[in-house]
Amino acid sequence: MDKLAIIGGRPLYGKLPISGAKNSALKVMVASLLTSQPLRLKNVPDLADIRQLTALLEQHGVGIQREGANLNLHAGEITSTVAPYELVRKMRASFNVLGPILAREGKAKVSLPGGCAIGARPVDLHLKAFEAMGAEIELDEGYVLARARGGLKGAKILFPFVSVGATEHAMLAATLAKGTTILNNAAREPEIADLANCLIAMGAQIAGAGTSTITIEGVDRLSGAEHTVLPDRIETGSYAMAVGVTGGELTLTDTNIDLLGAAAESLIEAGLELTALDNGIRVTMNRNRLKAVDVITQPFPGFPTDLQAQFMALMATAEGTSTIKETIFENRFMHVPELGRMGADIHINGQVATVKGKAKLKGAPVMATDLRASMSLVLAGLGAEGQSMVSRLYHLDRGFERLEEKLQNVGALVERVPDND
Ligand SMILES: CC(=O)N[C@H]1[C@@H](OP(=O)(O)OP(=O)(O)OC[C@H]2O[C@@H](n3ccc(=O)[nH]c3=O)[C@H](O)[C@@H]2O)O[C@H](CO)[C@@H](O)[C@@H]1O
Ligand SMILES: C=C(OP(=O)(O)O)C(=O)O
Repeated sequence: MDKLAIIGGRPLYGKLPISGAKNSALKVMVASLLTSQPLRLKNVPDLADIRQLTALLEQHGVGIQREGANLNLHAGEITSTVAPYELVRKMRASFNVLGPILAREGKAKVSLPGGCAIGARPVDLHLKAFEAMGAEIELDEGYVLARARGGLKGAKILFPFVSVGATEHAMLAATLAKGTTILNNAAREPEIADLANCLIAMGAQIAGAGTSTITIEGVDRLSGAEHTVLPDRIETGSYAMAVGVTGGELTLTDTNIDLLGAAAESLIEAGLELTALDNGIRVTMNRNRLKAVDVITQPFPGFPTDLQAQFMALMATAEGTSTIKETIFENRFMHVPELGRMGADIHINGQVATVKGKAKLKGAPVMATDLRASMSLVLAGLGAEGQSMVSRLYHLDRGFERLEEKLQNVGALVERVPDND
């Protein structure tokens, strides 16, 4: 297991390219299961999660070739309707093979998923949506067994609260159901519209993706298509925050400020300058000290939970006291004790973390606990005095493509070192 050595205190300057969104790429890859024709995806990041899903899809019979940032997927035939525990346990999005396989083959057996240990993360909303569409669902020995003898049928589904995964999953399955499906209280994250655009290019009939009501008119079959994955808004926000902790100026290319939603406003309030460019964002930090800003995580367009840990690292050196409320996941403050090792003054009370900003953090050995928490430690290390050593980098490698190369190119002192412990 590698570690990341970081020597903090260097301002960042230059151009930093943003990769395609992991959380969209994973779902559009799954869409390949819905058609016997080839699907060509562009701007797919090369990440551990993408490789993990590739292995799972190959196991279902999908032929997959990578050409640079493009991925060609071809599910001529589904050779297995079973998604085994070993391939599903590490990553949440792998559970989303259930809907497409069920829609195409009338049955599927999929292990309950894993993913970041940031909460209980049940899949009841996914399963209720399939039941509403006429599927019989059983749970047995850690697996979901789903069957839809006469095929799935369109249904009216009202999600009791917003779920990104359940919205995407129901939308995927509904494309091949008989009749009309209406998803109410649907998630509005940009990745939902991206998935819908890919499905529409494949011949699906979907209206309203990106709003809270999505209507899907089922079709008999879908065809192949070409689709470009949208930029990663979490990577975008994370590197914008890197400028906040180090100072300097970065031009984030191949991305778009609108993807940041409320996070853009919070960053500007904290003292960062964000300028929308044709194909990116210029991020500048000229003030001496960041300002404390309170945030509450919310579904899009609210402040994203996937940027909460990184924002906390930023607030740890801001002037004043901020509160950060996590409303999406019940266990997403695991970075707090690790930031504490670097001198951050943070207290948790239920869903709320109170962060008393300090002038400087001090480098320390720290351990990544989940994907976005890893990035918060990297950010804290970039701003801290002296050396930090971040261990358990496999969390980071799930979701940040070529992190050390991207940071080195803009002047950061970061290096991956083998861990011999
Ligand atoms: C691979 C991927 O895209 N992951 C993202 C996705 O996760 P994911 O799709 O798992 O997140 P959801 O939006 O579904 O989860 C929101 C909340 O709903 C709960 N819930 C969800 C489904 C369900 O059937 N029952 C239930 O109770 C979850 O435990 C959580 O508390 O959206 C999250 C919220 O933006 C992000 O943090 C994750 O990075
Ligand atoms: C939580 C995340 O991933 P997953 O849903 O796969 O755990 C994430 O991308 O931040």
